[in-house]
Amino acid sequence: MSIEAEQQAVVSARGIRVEFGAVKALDGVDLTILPGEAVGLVGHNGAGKSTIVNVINGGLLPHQGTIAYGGEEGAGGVATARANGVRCVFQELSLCPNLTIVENTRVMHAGLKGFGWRKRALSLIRSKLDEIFPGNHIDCSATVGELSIAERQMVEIAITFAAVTEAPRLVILDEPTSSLDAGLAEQLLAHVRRFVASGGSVLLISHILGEILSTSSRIVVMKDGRVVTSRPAGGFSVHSLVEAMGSVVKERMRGVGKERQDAPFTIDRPPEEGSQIGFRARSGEIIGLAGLGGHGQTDMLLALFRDRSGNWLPGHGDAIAFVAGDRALNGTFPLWSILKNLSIGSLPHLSRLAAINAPREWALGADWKQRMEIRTPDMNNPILSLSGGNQQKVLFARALATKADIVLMDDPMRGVDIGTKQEVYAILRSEADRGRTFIWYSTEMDEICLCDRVYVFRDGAIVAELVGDAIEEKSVLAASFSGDAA
Ligand SMILES: Nc1ncnc2c1ncn2[C@@H]1O[C@H](COP(=O)(O)OP(=O)(O)OP(=O)(O)O)[C@@H](O)[C@H]1O
Repeated sequence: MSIEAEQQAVVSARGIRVEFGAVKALDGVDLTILPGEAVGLVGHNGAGKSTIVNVINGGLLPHQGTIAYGGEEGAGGVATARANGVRCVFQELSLCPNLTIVENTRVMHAGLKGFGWRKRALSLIRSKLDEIFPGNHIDCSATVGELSIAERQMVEIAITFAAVTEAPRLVILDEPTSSLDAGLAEQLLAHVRRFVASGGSVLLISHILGEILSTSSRIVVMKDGRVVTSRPAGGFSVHSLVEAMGSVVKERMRGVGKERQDAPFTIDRPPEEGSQIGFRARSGEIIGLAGLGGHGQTDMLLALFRDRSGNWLPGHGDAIAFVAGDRALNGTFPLWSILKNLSIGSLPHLSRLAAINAPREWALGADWKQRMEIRTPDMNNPILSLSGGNQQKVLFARALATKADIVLMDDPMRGVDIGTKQEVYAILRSEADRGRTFIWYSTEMDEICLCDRVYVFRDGAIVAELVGDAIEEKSVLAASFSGDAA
């Protein structure tokens, strides 16, 4: 890159090295972002994406290397980055749960002060939410803790794009659509394109390669703490991107879904009020819960999980595992090791006379570390030392390692890289073939299309049941919006 371009750059990171103990999280990374660029950043779980974001954002000082904003190397740190217009939407959302949306807006925008700040903060956040997500019904006087994970993500995005004193110049979005359904994700990406067209810059991190390809002008691929490729987005396809990330491109598993008519229904839940369709599942089936986000899918999973009296799940009261989607809220035990987070679901099978058999626990951890490719030098490390996607793999392993014959999954693939996802899909199918039933809420259409039976939700009720070959994107979308399967 020429010296003039470097001087114009919103940010330019050179030779960045960051180590966490024995782990080289960044091993000499160069990354420059120019005004009006939408840079897509992809890589496997643990490749170093969030770490380079933290360096650019000023939250982490590198052990080696330099960082310049607008061509000038400064002292670094969060204040310098912010003064240079760098803003970040974090993968682990960072709003204060006990404050209202308006108060959170004030926390992030120090310029909202003095008499009447609440009114100004309300008008700022209301108009930004409506600009980015037209038609949303978020109540800005609500406490953040009351919001769904999708609403929290929307609020954090709106706060980040809002301008009080100085406008953002570079917005970093670390997996911003991971909790948004397809409609909300498209609204956000359309906003990103408008922001970039008006001269702003965006660094977009996502494991959904379609949105990287449709939104980025340039794509940077990271692998094992290094940048391995940086090229204009037009030169990539999904296939070549996956290869650049070092994953094997697999055939899509579509087409394996079919009704297991040989097996009886093991779950049979009558229709809810306002719906004609009940919920049924045969043993060995993968059941998809589809529809726009927040339309009752998670409530259904929780109702099944709490059905300890066995009304709908006769004989399964104690044999249900749950994979949380909101890992920080109800998934990980943040003070525990990776191994303890994994083995907690299997303790009855690992212990005798109330003592845990340590070698068996260790073997369980080693097995799932290898099967899920959990990237860590030591399973005794704290769970929070793992990258976000690797934490999610541990939650998956926790459920699959149990003997539960029904596994409930609440959009659990958020943040998992494409190579691992393919491995997990194959594990799900082989476990289903051995008789396990999976009930899987997913916001990704590709995943819904892997299922054997799909229930589409709208306004809290099931509005369509699709089986086998009838499971197609257009039918799911038609039912999500109008209640009819096309
Ligand atoms: N606080 C920490 N302590 C120890 N190791 C860490 C810490 N933060 C990150 N790491 C390690 O640094 C490496 C890079 O992690 P990073 O979070 O940057 O990956 P990522 O590419 O963002 O992954 P993902 O797609 O899963 O979010 C990983 O091996 C991770 O385990």
